[in-house]
Amino acid sequence: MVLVRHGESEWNKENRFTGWYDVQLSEKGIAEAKEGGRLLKEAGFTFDKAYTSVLRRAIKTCWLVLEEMDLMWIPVEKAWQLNERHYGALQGLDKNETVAKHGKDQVHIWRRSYDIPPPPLEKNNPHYPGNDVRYGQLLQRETPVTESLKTTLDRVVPFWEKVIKPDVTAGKGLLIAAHGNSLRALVKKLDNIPDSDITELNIPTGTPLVYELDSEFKPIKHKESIGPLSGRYLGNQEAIKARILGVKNQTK
Ligand SMILES: O=C(O)[C@H](O)COP(=O)(O)O
Repeated sequence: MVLVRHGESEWNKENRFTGWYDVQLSEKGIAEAKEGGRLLKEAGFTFDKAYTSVLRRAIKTCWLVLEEMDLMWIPVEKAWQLNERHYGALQGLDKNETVAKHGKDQVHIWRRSYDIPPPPLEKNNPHYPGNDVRYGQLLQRETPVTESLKTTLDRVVPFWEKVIKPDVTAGKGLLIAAHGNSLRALVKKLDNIPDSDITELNIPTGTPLVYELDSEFKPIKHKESIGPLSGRYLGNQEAIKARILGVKNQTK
């Protein structure tokens, strides 16, 4: 099973909180996604099915990876449950301006604490997901106006248990193209990462993260894994560490 965070988006480039806002990949993000596909192909990977969110930066990343691998024909399932964590009223704001206004510690709490959500989006905001046709199947109480990592897990984990896990059991090779925080939620579950340690985990854009699972869905630790993850990132390990640090330093 391979997880990949979408390539750099236009708002990653501008250093703005994005969440459920549906931004496009930047030129660099397109190149990162293609490079991810090339690395996977070169390492001999193939997939039977792909999962992605309903946001175009992840969908496009999924397409580009599959195109590089000549696998565009495989089934792709899109699910809102794999969306980025909803960033509430922070969506659209510049990350460093938010630090200047609220302080570094408060912004770190909003970005990385396990269970403290950012301030909620007003329901009359044009970006309230309840006004978006793609979320039409969600009940009002299920439609987020903000999410912590904990409440992101509340939708990612049931999706993993009910939908993805049966495919793993069936022996399918899976690609999951999603987002920084929905993937943090998934690996927290897979690697059983404590609430206190997940605050330090940052996932770089466009970099395939390979997980091998045993018969009980427990990840088998790879010798090149970067703690607390058991999976390994494909590519130049030093460059990957620099990219991880880059995500952390978005709110210096
Ligand atoms: O939604 C966003 O802004 C990013 O995709 C993830 O942001 P973060 O690293 O600040 O949580």
